[in-house]
Amino acid sequence: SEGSKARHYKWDVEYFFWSPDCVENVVMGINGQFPGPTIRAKAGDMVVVELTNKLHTEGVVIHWHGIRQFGTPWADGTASISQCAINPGETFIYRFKVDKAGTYFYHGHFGMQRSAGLYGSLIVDVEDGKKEPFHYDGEFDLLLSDWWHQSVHHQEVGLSSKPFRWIGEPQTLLINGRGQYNCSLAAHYSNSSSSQCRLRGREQCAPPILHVLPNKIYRLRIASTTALASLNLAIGNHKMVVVEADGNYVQPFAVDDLDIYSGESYSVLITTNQDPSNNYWLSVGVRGREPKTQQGLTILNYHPNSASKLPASSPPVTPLWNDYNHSKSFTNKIFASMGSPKPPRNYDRRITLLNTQNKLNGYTKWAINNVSLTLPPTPYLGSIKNGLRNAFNQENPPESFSNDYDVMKPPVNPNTTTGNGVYMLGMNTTVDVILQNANALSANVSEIHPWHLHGHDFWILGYGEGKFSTKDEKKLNLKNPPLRNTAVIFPYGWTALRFVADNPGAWAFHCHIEPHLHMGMGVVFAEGIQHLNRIPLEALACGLTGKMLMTTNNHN
Ligand SMILES: O=C1O[C@H]([C@@H](O)CO)C(O)=C1O
Repeated sequence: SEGSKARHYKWDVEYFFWSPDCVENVVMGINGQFPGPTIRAKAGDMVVVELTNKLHTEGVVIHWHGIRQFGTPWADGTASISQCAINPGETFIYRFKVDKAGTYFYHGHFGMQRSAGLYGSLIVDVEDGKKEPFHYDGEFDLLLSDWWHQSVHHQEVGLSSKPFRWIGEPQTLLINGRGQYNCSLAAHYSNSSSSQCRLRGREQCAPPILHVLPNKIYRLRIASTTALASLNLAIGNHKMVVVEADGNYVQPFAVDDLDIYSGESYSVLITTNQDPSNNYWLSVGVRGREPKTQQGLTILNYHPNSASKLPASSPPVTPLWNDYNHSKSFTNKIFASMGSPKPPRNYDRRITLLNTQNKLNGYTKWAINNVSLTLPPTPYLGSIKNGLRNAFNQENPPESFSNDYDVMKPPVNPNTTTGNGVYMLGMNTTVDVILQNANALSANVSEIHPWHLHGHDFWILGYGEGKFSTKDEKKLNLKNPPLRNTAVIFPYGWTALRFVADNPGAWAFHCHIEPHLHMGMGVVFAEGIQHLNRIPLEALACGLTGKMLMTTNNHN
C-alpha cells in the first residue's frame, strides 16, 4: 500500500558489561543497548536490519519471532536451518516484510544466545488508514525475561556434560531488561530478609515505571522471551482485558492476572480508574516450576504522584506455581475474534509428537518420538534446495509413537537416539500436530513446554488430559480456535494444532525453553523449497570464498 516503506536499522551485536539486576555481568546486546533497540513498523513495511557480528569468537543470527517470512525464508534467523551463522566481522542483511499488525519480538537463535540477552521488541502497527478494533490512549511495551548470573557458556557446557548439570532457576526476573537481585522494591511490605531497594532511578536495573494519567485506557504489550520461566503478570486493583495474542486479535476477556509462557505475546487494555492518589504494583512471578526467584516488580504511577511513592498495599500475589487449573482456565478463555480466518475442516496429515526426557550414553536429553534433535552444520534451506542428500538424515522422522507407551510413567527404556531428519510437508496441505506430553525421567514429574512454530501461525484446536485418543477428535474446536505461533502443553496433557503448509522454507518447531531446545527438544518442517527461485548466497555460504564457490558450483 502507499504508506508502506522500508525501516532501516544498522546493528552491531556485541558483548558488554551491564547490570540487568543490579549485579554487573556480561550481556549480549545491540549497539550498546540491552535489551536491543525496539523495531517499530507498520503492517506492510519492509524491515531491513544490517547486522554486524562484533562478537569475538562466536557466530550469531537473529530470529524475528512471530514474523512468518512469506517469501523470505532465508531471513528467519535460525542457524543451521535458514542460514549459516554470521561469522565474527561479517554483516548479514535481514530484509523481510511485516505483514500483520501485532506484538512481536526478536532474539538470538544460535546455541543459547537468547539466554545471554540477545533480544528486543518488534512492534507492528496497523497500516495507515486502518484502525485497531479497540481504542486506547497510550501504550507500554513490556518484554519479560529471566536472568542467570552464570554465563551461557557455563550453562551450555553443564547441560551437555556427563553427568548433566541443570541450570537451576533464574536469579532474577527482568521487565524490559531490568530487575533487582540484591534488594526488593517491595521489601517494605514483607517480613522477608531482603532489603528495600534504594534506586535513584538512573541505574541500569531501575524499574521501567509506567507513567499514566487517571481515567485513560492503556494498551500493555506483553511478550515473554524467558529462557525457562513460565510467568504470571498482575497489576494491583486493575483488571486487564486481553485483546491480542501472538499478533492475532482474540475475543476480548477480562482477567485479574495473566499467564504467559516463553515465546508468547499478549496485548491487554487497562483503565486507570482507581484511586488516583495511589500508585499500584505490577508484579511478575514464576509459575509451572517451583519458584526460587523473587517477583519482578514495577510501578503503575498515576500522575501527578511521585513514582517513588510506594503503593498502599503489597504486590499482587502470584498464583501457586502448580495451580494448573488456574493456568488452564486462562488458556481456555482464548478464542479468535470474529472475522478471523477459520481452519480448514479436514487435515491431510496428522503428526503426533511425544515429548520425553531421555538418556543418551549417560547424557540427559529431550526427545520427540524418541529422536533428540542435533542440528547439522549445513543449513537445511540450502541442502534441500540443492538436493545435498548427505547433509542430513533423509528418512522421515517418526509420525507417531508406540500405542503402548504409558505417558503417565517415566520411560521404561529411557535410551534415545539423536537425529536431524526433516518432516517434508506437501505444499498447501493441512497438517495437524498433536503435541503429547509425558512423564519426565523422575516419577510424578511432567513439565510445561511452550512450543513455537516458525514460518506460520497455527490454530489451537484444543487441549486435553492424558493420552490423545480418537474420541478426543470430536471435541476439537473448529469454530473459533485462536491463531497463535506458540502453544503450551500442560503436564500429562496434549495440545492439538492445525496449520496450512503454505510458506516455502525450512521451519523450526520447538520447545521455547532455551535449555530444552539445547537438549534436543525440537523438530524441523519443510515445504515447497523447490518453489523458491533464488536463495541469497549470503544465507548459505560464509565469507567471500563461500560465495565464490557457491557461484561457480551453482548449476541451478
Ligand atoms: O530439563 C530439565 O532437567 C531438569 C531436571 O529434570 C533434572 O535435573 C529440569 O527441571 C528440566 O526442565
